[in-house]
Amino acid sequence: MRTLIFLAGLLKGNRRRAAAGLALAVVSMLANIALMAVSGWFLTGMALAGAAGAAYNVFLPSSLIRGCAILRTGGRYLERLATHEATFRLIGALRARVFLALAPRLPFGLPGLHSGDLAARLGGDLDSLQRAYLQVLVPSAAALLVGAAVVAYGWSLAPAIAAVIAGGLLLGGVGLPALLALAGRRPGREAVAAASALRVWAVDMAEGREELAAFAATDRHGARMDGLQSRLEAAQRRATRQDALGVAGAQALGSLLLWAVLLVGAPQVVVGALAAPDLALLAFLGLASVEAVGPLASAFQAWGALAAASERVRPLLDGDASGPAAAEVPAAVDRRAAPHVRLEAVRLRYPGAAALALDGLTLDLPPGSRVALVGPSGSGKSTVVALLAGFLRPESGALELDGRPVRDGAAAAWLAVAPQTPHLLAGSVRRNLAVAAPDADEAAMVEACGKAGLGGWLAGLPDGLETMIGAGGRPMSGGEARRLAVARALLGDGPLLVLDEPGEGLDPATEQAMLGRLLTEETGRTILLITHRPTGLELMDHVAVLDRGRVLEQGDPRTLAGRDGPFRRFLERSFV
Ligand SMILES: Nc1ncnc2c1ncn2[C@@H]1O[C@H](COP(=O)(O)OP(=O)(O)OP(=O)(O)O)[C@@H](O)[C@H]1O
Repeated sequence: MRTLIFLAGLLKGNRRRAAAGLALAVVSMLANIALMAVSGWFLTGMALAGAAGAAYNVFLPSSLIRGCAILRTGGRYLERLATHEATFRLIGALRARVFLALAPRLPFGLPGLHSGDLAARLGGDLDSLQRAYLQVLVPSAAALLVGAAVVAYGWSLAPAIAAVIAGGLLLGGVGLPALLALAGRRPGREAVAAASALRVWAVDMAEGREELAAFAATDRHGARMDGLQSRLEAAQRRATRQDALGVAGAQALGSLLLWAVLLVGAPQVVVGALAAPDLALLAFLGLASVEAVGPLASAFQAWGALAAASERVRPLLDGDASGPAAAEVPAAVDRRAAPHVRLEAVRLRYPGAAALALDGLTLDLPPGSRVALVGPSGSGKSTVVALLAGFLRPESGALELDGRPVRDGAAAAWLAVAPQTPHLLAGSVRRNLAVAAPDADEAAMVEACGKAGLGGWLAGLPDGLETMIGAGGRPMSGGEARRLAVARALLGDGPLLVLDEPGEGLDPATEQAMLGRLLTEETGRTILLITHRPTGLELMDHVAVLDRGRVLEQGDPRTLAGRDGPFRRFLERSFV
C-alpha cells in the first residue's frame, strides 16, 4: 500500500497526461475487443442468413468493423505516445527530486550508504520505478475499466454468460497474477539486491584496485563478484520463466473462456433464449477480453522489483524533510564583506552517530579576524567547517551571523573553503581553478597558485595551466591537491576563507612562508585556519584548542603560549 501511495505520488504534476494515456489505452482495448466480437457476430449472422437464403445488411457491421480497426490502430499509437511521454516526464521529475533532496545531505547525510549502492539506487532502481506507470498502473486500471465494461455489456445480453466471463477475467486478472506475484517476489527482490551488491563490489574493485593487488585479494574479490553475478542471473532467469508462464497462462485462459461461453450459451440458443450471432459475439468477447487482463501477470510480477526499488529510493527522498533546509540568506547581502560569525554553545552529532562531534562549542569569528582551530585528530575541527557549509545541523546551540541566529548553512554564502580532502575535477588545472572564479585570467590563476605554495609546481609543468589532472590526468600528491584547493579558494571572492590543513605535505619552513604570505596579503577576509600542527600559529589573532568537540582553551596565541595550559602543551607537541 505504501508503495502504491508512493507511486501514485510520483505522478503529481503529470496527472492529466497520465490520465489521457490511460483513457487511450482503454479506448484501444475496447476497440480491439469490439472488433473481434462484431466480427464473430457478423460472420455468424451472415452465414445463417446465407443458409436461410435471406437478405443481410452488410454495410452497418462492416463499417463498424472498419471503424473499430481504425480506432484500435490510432488509439494504440496515441496511447504509446501519451504513456511514454508521461513515463519520461515522471522519471525526469523523479530524478530531479531525488537529486535535489540528496544534494544538501551529501556528504554526511547518508550514513552507511556505499557510493556503489547509491549509484544502484540512482540508476537501476529509478529505472525500475519508471516502469511503474507503464507496466503496473496503466494495465491495472485499464483492466479494471475494460473488464467492467465487457461484463456489463455481456450482462445485458445473457447474464449467465457474463458471469462466466467475469469469472474468467477474475481468474486471469487476479488469481493467476497473484500467484505469479507471490512467486516473483523473491526473485524480484533478489535481483535488485544482487545488482546493487554487484555495483558496490565493482566500485570497490575499481577504486581499491591498488590495495586489493597489494594484499593479493584481487582474485578473491573477483570470485565474490562472479558469485553475485550468478545470483543475479539466476534471479533474472527465474523472473523470465515466470513471465513466460504468465503469458502462456493468459493465452490458454482465452481459449478456455471461449469454450466455456459456447458451452453455457449453446443450450440457450437451442431453446431460443439467445440468438446464435449473439452467442458468437459473446464467445469472441470472452476471448478478446483476456487481452485486457493479460498484462496484469507481468504487472503483478514486476511488483516485487518495484516494491523493492521504491523501498530503496524512498529513504533518499526522506531528505526532503529531514535534511538541512536551504540556507536562509538575507535577500540583500554584500558577499564581499564577511559577516560576524559566531557559534554559540553548538552541540552536534553526525547522522547515525552515537557520540557528539561538537559538544557545546562556542567560537567567535569577527570580520577580518585570523582564527585558528587546533587540536588532535578527531577533535571536531573539520566538523566546524561542515557546519558552516550547511552540511550538518546543530542539535542545540546556534550559528549567528551579525548577532542574528540563522538556520544552518547561511554562512555558506560567504565561504571560500579549501577542504582537507578536496575533490579534483577531471580536466585541466585551469578548469579546476575556474570553478571558483570562471572569469579569472591566467595571471590571477598563476598568482593564486604562487600564494598557495604551488608556484614551483606549476612552473615545472610543460603545459602549465592546461595540464590535465584528476581522474585520468596527472596524479597529484595529497598535499599538492590541497594547495590547489587553497589556490581555488583564494581565487573565489568569498570573504570567509577556511583553510583546512593547508600545510599538510609541506616542510615547516615552506608552510610558515605560505601561511605568512596568506595572512598578510589576504587582508579584509576573515581567515579560519584548521590545523593540528603548530606552524604559523603565532601569526593568528586568536586560537581555540579543541578536544572531543569542546574548546579547552582559547585566546591570543602569544598569551596562551606563555601559560602552562593546553595550548602550550599543544605547541610542545604533547597534545592535550
Ligand atoms: N561522516 C562522519 N560520520 C560520523 N562521525 C564522523 C564523521 N566524520 C567525522 N566524524 C567523527 O566526528 C568527530 C570529529 O571529526 P572531525 O573530522 O571534525 O575531526 P578533526 O579534528 O577534523 O580530525 P582530523 O584532524 O583528523 O581531520 C570524530 O570523532 C569523528 O570520528
